[in-house]
Amino acid sequence: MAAPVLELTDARLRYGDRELWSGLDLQVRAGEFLAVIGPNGTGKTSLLRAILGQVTLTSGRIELLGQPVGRGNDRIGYVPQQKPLDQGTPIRARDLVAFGVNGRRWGLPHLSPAERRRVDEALDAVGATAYAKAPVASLSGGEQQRVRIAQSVVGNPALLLCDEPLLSLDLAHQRAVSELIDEQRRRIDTAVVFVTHDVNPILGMVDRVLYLAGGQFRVGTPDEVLRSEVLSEMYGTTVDVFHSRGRIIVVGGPEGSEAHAHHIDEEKHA
Ligand SMILES: Nc1ncnc2c1ncn2[C@@H]1O[C@H](COP(=O)(O)OP(=O)(O)OP(=O)(O)O)[C@@H](O)[C@H]1O
Repeated sequence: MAAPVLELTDARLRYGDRELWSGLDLQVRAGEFLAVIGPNGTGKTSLLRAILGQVTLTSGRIELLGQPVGRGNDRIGYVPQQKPLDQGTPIRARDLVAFGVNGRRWGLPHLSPAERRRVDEALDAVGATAYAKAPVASLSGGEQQRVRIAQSVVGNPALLLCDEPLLSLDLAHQRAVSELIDEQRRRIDTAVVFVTHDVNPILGMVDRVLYLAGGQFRVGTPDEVLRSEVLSEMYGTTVDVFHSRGRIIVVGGPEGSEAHAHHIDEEKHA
């Protein structure tokens, strides 16, 4: 079997006295789609930042394609949690996507005709062709998000890290963007790690789930992890998981547990 694209071994992350997770062993294979789910503050973004080499594990190892991870790896595509681009950012949407080609992120890249075609295809796939020449800062939050997603896939990364990439997208664009990511991993075997608070929009694509809650984690297929017994054990209280018309609805949680209640509410109202 091929070596994993991403491998975490006995990974532990602690900020001061606060331990987010420990004993985390995880392998993500080429072409695999892993969803990372869990309430606010459980360390999902921190996990992505550790993979990017932006935070250092307290102990344990993270390897990408058999090498320890470090900053600035051009085999990784990254869609950060959304923040609006600075109004002063003068570049056009198309240029932002072009920075993602071959990891050339600094300075305006000179692209070959084939690379230019790839940029056009990526813009088209996220429905951003109409505003490709507009300054990115002038675009709406959802439009900017689509441009970022085009940038993250255009360099054909070995690993694609997405932090809540569907937030602020309408349903049609949620579908277009998730299908683009799915198509990318099928076409060139990109491994995908996709942080989300709602698994439903991507349920049909997900191979495995990493569920983080209360310092614990579970890894398995959605059917193995998203079950009442498993979530009740993790949360230490009764949690019900219902399946309805191809969707998973999680209900329950401890009184006064803001993070959990918030998570459950969002799932319920999604
Ligand atoms: N550099 C840091 N130093 C200290 N604490 C931090 C740092 N980065 C994050 N934290 C804390 O670690 C916890 C986990 O943060 P993180 O952003 O990884 O959670 P998350 O699961 O992605 O949350 P959300 O769903 O709200 O995005 C939070 O309580 C956060 O305040």
